[in-house]
Amino acid sequence: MSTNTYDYDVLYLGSGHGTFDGAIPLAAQGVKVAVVESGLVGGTCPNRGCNAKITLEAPAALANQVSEMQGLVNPALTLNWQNTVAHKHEVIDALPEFIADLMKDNGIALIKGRGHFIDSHTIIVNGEKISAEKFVIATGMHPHQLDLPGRQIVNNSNAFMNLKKLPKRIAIIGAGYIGMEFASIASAFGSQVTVIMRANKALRRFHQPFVEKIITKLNHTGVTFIKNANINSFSDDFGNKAIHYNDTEKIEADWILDATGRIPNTTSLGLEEIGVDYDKDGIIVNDYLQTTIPHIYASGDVIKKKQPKLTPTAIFESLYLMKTFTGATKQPIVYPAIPSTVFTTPRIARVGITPEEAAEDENLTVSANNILDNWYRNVEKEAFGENKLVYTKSHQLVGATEISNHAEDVINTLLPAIELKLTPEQVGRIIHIFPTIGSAAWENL
Ligand SMILES: Cc1cc2nc3c(=O)[nH]c(=O)nc-3n(C[C@H](O)[C@H](O)[C@H](O)COP(=O)(O)OP(=O)(O)OC[C@H]3O[C@@H](n4cnc5c(N)ncnc54)[C@H](O)[C@@H]3O)c2cc1C
Ligand SMILES: NC(=O)c1ccc[n+]([C@@H]2O[C@H](COP(=O)([O-])OP(=O)(O)OC[C@H]3O[C@@H](n4cnc5c(N)ncnc54)[C@H](O)[C@@H]3O)[C@@H](O)[C@H]2O)c1
Repeated sequence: MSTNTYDYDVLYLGSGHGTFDGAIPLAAQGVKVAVVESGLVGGTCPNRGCNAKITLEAPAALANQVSEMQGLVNPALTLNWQNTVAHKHEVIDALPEFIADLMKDNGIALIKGRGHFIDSHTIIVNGEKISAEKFVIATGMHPHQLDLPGRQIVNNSNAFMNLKKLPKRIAIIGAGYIGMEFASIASAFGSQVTVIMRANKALRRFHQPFVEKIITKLNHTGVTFIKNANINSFSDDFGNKAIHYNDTEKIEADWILDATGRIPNTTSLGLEEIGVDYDKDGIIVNDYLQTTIPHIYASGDVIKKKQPKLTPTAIFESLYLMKTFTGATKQPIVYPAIPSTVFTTPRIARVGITPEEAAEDENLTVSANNILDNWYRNVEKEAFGENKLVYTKSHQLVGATEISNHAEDVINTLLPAIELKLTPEQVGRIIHIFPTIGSAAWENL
């Protein structure tokens, strides 16, 4: 692939999972690769997304488990926010250097700075022109901010995960992934949390009867949900902050989080000048992840797509591009079933066809199971445990969703049955270590 015409064979803009999982093995095969990164190496997931969030969530999950096992273990736990944030730093602070070293050790030129196209084969970084035969735009997303009077007092998810002291009263705008996960964490650590919703549905992509159970659980731990709120403005009266909504109402708080979604990083890249098309949902690509300029590709959250914008999706795309660039595949990208979890306590996880979609298709059946009936789930005295499994007429599993403390692990174990389209006979060939969540999950397939 190497060419003398350009400085690099492939140049990636951004160093998150949409880049490095594929760029490292690509460079290891002798392809001349550069990665340009304007912020922390590794991007959102390790530094201010998944890894950071799950470290803050772990004590909340443990406290929930201990409270469910009261009587067997005593007394209830108290959680320490300051130490947990410090521990988060111990867990994640070394990751940018670790990922940077992996890149450099495999021959990638890591360039710190913000990249901007000046023509379709050249970007400018820190005033220097760099050319490449191919580009991958993997610039991710940034938090959306409500553009309303007083917005300067409102914070985003990055700020939440760096709070040195947990505010007594937190108001969260939005009941999507971030709103619900952070409400669950903050409330477990002792904050009085109010979630303000634009309409009346939380976590729209998830099975609503399970979502309602999460809301009920959060209500019990002191979280208040305000539905159908049209926010007008924000105010700060000597530290007593307020969200004003529906013209006459207000909710007071010490700290306000805007969790109203994330916006693709498409501006200031020079895309209009060179003719790469995008809209508010991201960069438009074809089935080969090519943009409107065929030698410029896109990967990860910045792509406009119907698949969930998650780390496993970004990893799959960066690996697909690696195979495309080495010639290992000439096929279009075919996404597998992409699982996702909301890391509240308990969790909701899902993959494949939803019970709602199945209800519209006469060839599919839904089996609803109270999994607390399974003796193994009673070991930890789990309070919530239901799943819904979607089958074809030949009893092949095509979708699953679960609410429980271990929902993410259950859905992970079911993935091969769905993605590899296992028949009942093949399912019967698989045995699991007993007693484990895997064996409990497959018992009734
Ligand atoms: C709070 C939070 C929690 C999350 N939790 C989960 C989870 O539990 N599970 C899950 O699967 N997903 C989770 N996600 C989503 C996950 O983090 C993203 O899907 C994933 O990080 C996308 O990777 P990416 O490479 O596309 O983008 P990013 O990781 O955002 O990387 C893009 C990089 O591009 C850089 N960049 C932007 N513009 C330029 C430029 N012009 N020049 C150079 N560099 C540039 C940015 O600095 C950034 O480092 C979470 C996200 C958030 C915000
Ligand atoms: N567990 C995970 O995998 C995980 C966790 C966190 C984030 N993420 C990723 O990050 C992305 C962003 O998360 P998010 O929670 O910010 O987005 P989201 O799209 O999941 O939720 C945004 C919420 O804000 C609400 N909203 C939008 N505009 C509003 C307005 N004007 N007023 C009030 N409410 C409004 C929406 O109705 C929705 O409930 C997710 O889509 C996902 O890709 C994933």
